Amino acid sequence: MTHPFYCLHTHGFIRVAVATPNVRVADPAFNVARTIELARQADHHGASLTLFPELGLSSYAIDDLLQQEALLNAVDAAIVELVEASCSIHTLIVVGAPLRHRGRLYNCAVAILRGRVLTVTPKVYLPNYREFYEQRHFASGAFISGEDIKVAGQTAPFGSDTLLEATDFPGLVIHTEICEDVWVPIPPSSRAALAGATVLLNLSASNAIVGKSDYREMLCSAHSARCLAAYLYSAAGQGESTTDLAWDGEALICERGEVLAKAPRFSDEPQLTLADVDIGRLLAERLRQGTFGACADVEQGATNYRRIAFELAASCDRDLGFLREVGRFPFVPADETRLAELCFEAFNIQSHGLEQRLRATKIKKAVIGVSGGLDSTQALLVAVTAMDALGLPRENVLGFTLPAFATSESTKANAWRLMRALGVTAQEIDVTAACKQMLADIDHPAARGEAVYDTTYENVQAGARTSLLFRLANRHGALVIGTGDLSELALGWSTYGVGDQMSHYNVNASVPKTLIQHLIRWCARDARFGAETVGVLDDILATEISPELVPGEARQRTEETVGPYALQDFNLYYATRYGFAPAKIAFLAWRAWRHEAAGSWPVGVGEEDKVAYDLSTIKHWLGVFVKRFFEGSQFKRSALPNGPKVSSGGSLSPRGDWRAPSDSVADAWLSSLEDIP
Ligand SMILES: Nc1ncnc2c1ncn2[C@@H]1O[C@H](COP(=O)(O)OP(=O)(O)OC[C@H]2O[C@@H]([n+]3cccc(C(=O)O)c3)[C@H](O)[C@@H]2O)[C@@H](O)[C@H]1O
Ligand SMILES: Nc1ncnc2c1ncn2[C@@H]1O[C@H](COP(=O)(O)OP(=O)(O)OP(=O)(O)O)[C@@H](O)[C@H]1O
Ligand SMILES: NC(=O)CC[C@H](N)C(=O)O
Repeated sequence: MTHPFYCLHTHGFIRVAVATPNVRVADPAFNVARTIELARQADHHGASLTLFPELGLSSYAIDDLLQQEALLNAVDAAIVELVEASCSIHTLIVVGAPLRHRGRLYNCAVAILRGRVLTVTPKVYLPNYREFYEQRHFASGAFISGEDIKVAGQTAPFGSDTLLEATDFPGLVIHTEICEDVWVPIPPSSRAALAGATVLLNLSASNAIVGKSDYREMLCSAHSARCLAAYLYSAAGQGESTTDLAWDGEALICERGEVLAKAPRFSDEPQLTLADVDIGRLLAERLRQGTFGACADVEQGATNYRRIAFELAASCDRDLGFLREVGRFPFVPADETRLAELCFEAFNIQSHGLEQRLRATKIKKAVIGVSGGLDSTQALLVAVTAMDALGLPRENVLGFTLPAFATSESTKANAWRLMRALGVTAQEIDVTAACKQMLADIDHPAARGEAVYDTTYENVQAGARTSLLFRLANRHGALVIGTGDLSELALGWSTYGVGDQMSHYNVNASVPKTLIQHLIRWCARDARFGAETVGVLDDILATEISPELVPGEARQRTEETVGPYALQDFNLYYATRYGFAPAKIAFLAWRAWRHEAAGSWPVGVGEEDKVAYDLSTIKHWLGVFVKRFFEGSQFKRSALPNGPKVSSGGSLSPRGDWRAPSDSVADAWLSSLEDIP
């Protein structure tokens, strides 16, 4: 028995399977044997539920054979066999079968769990166009509710009004529909989702024609997005009748607009497609997106569902692993093309935000403190772009390098090179004397030469710079462009008020540190900044992140204090975007970060940065994050300057995404950390 922390179920995930067996036409005995084989395999892989295709027991394309008594009796016998076999299988099995009821034939989904038939769901929308003739054989389940059906010697709820609800897994509510049901404007699963279904199943028999697979994928994934649900789709494959059609065995597992897994199409082998669905994330989304509930209110009463309870009994007595890719950088896609698209969008959002602010204020100049570090570099690139777009000279960007006690020659040199290469107005004002004066005025020991490099000492420098930048802005009729990034805002890593927390407009406020370096790299490839800029941008990217506030031999390393930005951005994303508890965030971080060689890294991440983090390191820095974010720094965010929202995971504006009290305590989050071994 492993520690519950390592088990996917602990964190609200369930494993699901979509099976695509090889069938034989009109041969229920053969088909049920293949179904049982695949259900056992799914069970072996720890799947809690396994979905099979439409009419899988009889096979789909059998036309008038559906009216043959021998065939229908053989289907009934196959279900008896399946129910018996299910007694030694854990997974919930959902299979397709033609079933007789009150003298009519229905195209059904039969849900079977450990010897019990839980529900039988009839198909609602029977296609009767082009290659489909279902109305010739089947009655629609549209108006069937509240009924029971006899199957395999049991009486089971029958109708399009049932939901399966797990008693022992919060939020796991399952709805079933059949193929064409999802092709109509209002699929039955839409209302089921509004009634609480989080896992929507579709048993399908969808013949292959060119281009159809893309359409199916779009349908299933968009439906899962709109319903804030998981959508599982299993289409008939190998062995179906090819009288006039061909079959590709498409299998899809989608979750909230993403395809988590899909089977190879046109396979000769039976396929089992597995994925771990995040029920917790779906619940979190529904909680957040109030319009989902509002839509449920509007549609209420449309269907009065019978909720059939079942016990999932999902156990973790063996290590099930985790079948879900978790990216290391939630703000930075590993895929090169997507990353380039994201950089294009993010950079344009930043520069258009500033452009509009300059246009609206009729202010034509911008003031920036240029340190030679990442954030001010990015802000400078954005400012130059905004000036270009407004048709104003780049000289209207007033860059100031403001050295003090610990400014290194190399960063200062980079600041100068950058400003020159970009053609902005560059100046240097040494703030050492002003800082010394203030330290003396406030009777700080450092003024007497003592090596006391405390927060006051640091903030005196940040304050001197900010004070100067604001007065320069007054003098030149300019806006002070803020540089502080999203990660710093989350960690409270800035000097409040008279410090780098304040500006007139902050272009970086919604850009996390892990993204800024990619944005700079992306800009380095853009010809508009000139060839000379490329070299200096490369040097800036290679410089270790430091506030350069404390003098001495050893360079101050920001990440030694606040933690690796890679981990803190990970924590920030899952804490704010989904509101996950620290234990779940740590589980995901551990899955993402524990092996440096596993998974893919975004292009541009240096070899020396391709590191792994073990669980105790992850837990330690998550503790730092929780303390800093939930307890120590909201007052800084509550007084944030304006700045454009950039990504879905990221704005901490008190007027937008993140409204929080400045007086909160972090104990609830800290106690969740205790669930981490
Ligand atoms: N809830 C609350 N509501 C209102 N005010 C509150 C407060 N909690 C503390 N305060 C006040 O705020 C003060 C603390 O805030 P603050 O003055 O900002 O100071 P503080 O957060 O203590 O220090 C700023 C830190 O950020 C680092 N920094 C500064 C600048 C740039 C960078 C960088 O690398 O980019 C890093 C710097 O090295 C230092 O460690 C407290 O002393 C207290 O007076
Ligand atoms: N030597 C400097 N000259 C000019 N401006 C500076 C200097 N040092 C800091 N600043 C200004 O203060 C901001 C905060 O600087 P700091 O070096 O503390 O950390 P940072 O947030 O990592 O920023 P950066 O990556 O731009 O250095 C900078 O973005 C810059 O605008
Ligand atoms: N079995 C079905 O309901 C098939 C109909 C569906 N529109 C398809 O083309 O795949």
